Amino acid sequence: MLSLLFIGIRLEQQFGFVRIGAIYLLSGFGGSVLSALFLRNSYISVGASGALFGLLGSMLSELLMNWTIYSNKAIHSVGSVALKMVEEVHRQFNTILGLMEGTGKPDYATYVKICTDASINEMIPRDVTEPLLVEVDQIYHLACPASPIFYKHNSVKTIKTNVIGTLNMLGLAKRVGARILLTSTSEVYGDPLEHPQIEAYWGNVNPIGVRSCYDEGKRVAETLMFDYHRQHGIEIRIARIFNTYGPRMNIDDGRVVSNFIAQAVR
Ligand SMILES: O=C(O)[C@H]1O[C@H](OP(=O)(O)OP(=O)(O)OC[C@H]2O[C@@H](n3ccc(=O)[nH]c3=O)[C@H](O)[C@@H]2O)[C@H](O)[C@@H](O)[C@@H]1O
Repeated sequence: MLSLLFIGIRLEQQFGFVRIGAIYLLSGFGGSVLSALFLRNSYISVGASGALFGLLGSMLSELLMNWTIYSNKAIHSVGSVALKMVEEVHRQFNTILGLMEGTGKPDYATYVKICTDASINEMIPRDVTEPLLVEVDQIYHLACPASPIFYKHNSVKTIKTNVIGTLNMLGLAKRVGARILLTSTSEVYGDPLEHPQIEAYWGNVNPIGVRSCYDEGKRVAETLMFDYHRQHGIEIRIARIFNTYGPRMNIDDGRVVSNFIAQAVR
């Protein structure tokens, strides 16, 4: 019963109630028919093990289908910790006298720290347009250059980040049941005809202009967020960020406030 609960919830989040329900009923029915065929004498067999094995089979096939993603991630994290360990051993042999002869004492605490740091917090450099399999409680989808100079530089990549990237992050949120935040933009209002813009204003956006990869990309991203919320019950947050500026910002960022400041100081 417990395994059914754990496996069932996980598969249902990923593939939906209808598909998993159908697999459950079909494999339960198939299992019962097969066991009836092979039962000798006139025993009566009761149980849902056929249905449970059907779910286990689906889980196994999902693992096999996504094998490269699972194995790449595992190999990547194990590999990077192993490399850090080797480097630390190398460093200690070079800096602690008498280690080779057994008179010096190794710094065990650093080895332990490398292992615990890696298991607590591992940074995984990834492209958001590729599927990502991790276990998380919250997702902050901040990917996408926000400055016109940078988002226009590779406009196709910008729209991919907003559309495919947001789909992937919502798929991840759906699978693990995480809450997701999307950083959107004041540019969803385009060239607004209302000032100031309130949240209920729908905007005035050019769908084919040079800024559209960003404006329309973020609009699709917002649509996806609401569709996943309505259809899959994902808990969502959207922040429409207006012009921000602050320390360590690139002087050639290209956004209005920093442009004014840069022109004043130059
Ligand atoms: O086309 C459809 O008919 C279906 O499309 C989506 O379902 P699906 O394509 O199975 O994908 P999701 O589970 O919503 O995930 C979206 C994306 O997120 C990615 N993903 C999923 C899970 C995960 O852990 N990580 C991750 O990157 C997947 O690769 C996928 O491309 C919708 O969720 C369904 O409602 C819809 O019926």
